[in-house]
Amino acid sequence: MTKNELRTCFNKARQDFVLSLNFSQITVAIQNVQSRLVDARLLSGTIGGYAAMTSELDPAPMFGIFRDNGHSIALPWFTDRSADMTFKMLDGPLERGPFGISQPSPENDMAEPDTILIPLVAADGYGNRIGQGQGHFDRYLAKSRKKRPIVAIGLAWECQIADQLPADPWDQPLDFIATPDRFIKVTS
Ligand SMILES: Nc1nc2c(c(=O)[nH]1)N(C=O)[C@@H](CNc1ccc(C(=O)N[C@@H](CCC(=O)O)C(=O)O)cc1)CN2
Ligand SMILES: Nc1ncnc2c1ncn2[C@@H]1O[C@H](COP(=O)(O)OP(=O)(O)OP(=O)(O)O)[C@@H](O)[C@H]1O
Repeated sequence: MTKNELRTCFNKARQDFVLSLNFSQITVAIQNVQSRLVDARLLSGTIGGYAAMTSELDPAPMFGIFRDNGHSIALPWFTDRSADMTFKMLDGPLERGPFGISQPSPENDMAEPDTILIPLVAADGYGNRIGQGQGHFDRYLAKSRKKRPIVAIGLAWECQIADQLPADPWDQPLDFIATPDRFIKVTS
């Protein structure tokens, strides 16, 4: 299957799975991912999160605990649809961004996260990832990994983990994947 076919397939699986859960099942699943992330002791400095859309695993309920543990939180930020993805500190109200996803206000400080929690459509045990197909995280990781160490952790429902996905030369691997059921250190 091509990446596009896989994207369609895994998007549907994720949607169907999340629609089958009730509110408390979703809450417990997110708490499990949070515990796995904290127990792994990999979170450091500023944590790059994301404002979940559709049936993505939502990291927002974890932000309070991360802050209690001394971390700052940043979110992806875009000036427009053709701009590179950057991060700004999460502080105060969010605005609607160019992709319809909430983002910090333009006045907020830029951020350079040390740990990035990455949304995904599908991922495998080798750290390959399929996302929205615009390469935002691939380009961001390629550029920032040249300047500083970054721990990239994909957040996923278990049904998003594939045996093996195709990888393109520009794909930037995840270092770890956290699901409600397990914490995966990728095989490099
Ligand atoms: N929650 C979240 N935030 C994220 C991403 C993501 O995958 N999820 N991104 C990952 O790179 C970046 C934004 N990139 C995006 C690129 C394309 C589309 C997009 O094509 N959206 C469709 C609707 C998709 C849907 O409903 O499933 C659209 O606008 O028509 C969205 C985000 C940064 N922030
Ligand atoms: N470092 C890079 N420099 C230039 N273009 C890039 C780079 N990384 C990715 N791209 C481009 O971005 C697109 C990424 O497509 P791909 O299907 O791999 O995205 P994805 O990983 O699913 O998406 P995303 O990271 O937005 O969630 C490709 O068209 C590719 O050419």
